[in-house]
Amino acid sequence: MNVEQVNAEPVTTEQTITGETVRIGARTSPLARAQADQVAALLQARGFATEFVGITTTGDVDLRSLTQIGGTGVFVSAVREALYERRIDVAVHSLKDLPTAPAAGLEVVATPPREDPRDVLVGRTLDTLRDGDRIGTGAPRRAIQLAELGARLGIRLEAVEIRGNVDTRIGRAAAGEVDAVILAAAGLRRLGRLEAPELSECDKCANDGLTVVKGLPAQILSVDDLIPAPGQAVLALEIHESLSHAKKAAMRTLDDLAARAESLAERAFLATLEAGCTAPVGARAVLEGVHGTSLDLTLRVVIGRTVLNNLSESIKTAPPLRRRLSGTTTDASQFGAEAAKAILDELRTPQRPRQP
Ligand SMILES: NCc1[nH]cc(CCC(=O)O)c1CC(=O)O
Repeated sequence: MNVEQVNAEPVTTEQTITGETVRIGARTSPLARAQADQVAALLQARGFATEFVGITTTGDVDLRSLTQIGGTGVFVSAVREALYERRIDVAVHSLKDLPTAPAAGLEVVATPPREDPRDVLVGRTLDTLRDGDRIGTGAPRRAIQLAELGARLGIRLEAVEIRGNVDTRIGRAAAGEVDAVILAAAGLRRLGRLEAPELSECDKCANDGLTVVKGLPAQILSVDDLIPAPGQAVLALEIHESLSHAKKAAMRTLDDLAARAESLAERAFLATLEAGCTAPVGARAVLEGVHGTSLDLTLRVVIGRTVLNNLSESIKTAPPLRRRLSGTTTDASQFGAEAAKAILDELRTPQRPRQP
């Protein structure tokens, strides 16, 4: 792995009375930098000075398809290398790009409040999509749901593989190389590219979500139209176990119960399917209520058939599987894992013909 550390513009805020500066590591892409800056602001509000340490990864310089260069893991491992070498105190990751397998000696100490988890169609709206439109996305999860969306609209939509940072992808649609692209609302909001009502307002206004992104018509898609990736819109603050107690404690105060419970359920679901972050799997959990240690959770999922191919010959050609599950649990991970097991059991059991 080709890892180069860049200390181009170390931004060090005024030292606090504790004299403790938290070194925040992230990739140098505009989005990763914006995410790191948001965490820096949260830590500064708690009296810590912060310093940004930018890390470039093979994935940033090699623009071949992500599947060709080893998946999203290429981004994560370079940042983790900096944690292992103690060059940084905390790594800020997009949780959806973090493999579900734990890394030795490292711990996700906090998941701050979740951003908007939805995906956005940029360049077209649901009303202006046309037969044969080419939609840029590198994610199999988005591709399988685009096909379903097209089928519902009675048109054929072609998913076209694209890569690059958020502005590069918007540029592909602006230049007409593709008719539209799909991007996460969270990334667009963090970069200040999305002017649209927040989720809570928009949930109520059915069929809304119409917006504009860098002058292009755009529409925020409902979670039911396009189920997001497990952990989408959640930041993961990862540390090495050797970090000082004071810094660990400071970092833990940034944790948000809903972001943690929801993402634990979604990621346990993904892990139990033995699928990775580039698998055609969508999962969106919502923490509906909290009673003492009990959590009311709803989980909406979509699973592409390639994930399930080994289970039965007959399901190979079926459309993606969609389910909505809800329940009460004291363990969000267990909830997600059991949801996946229930679906796998259902598929393994030969279906009896339904009674009329
Ligand atoms: N796959 C890349 C990626 N990883 C995290 C985000 C931002 C959304 C998030 O915070 O989950 C994006 C961009 C995108 O999907 O449009």
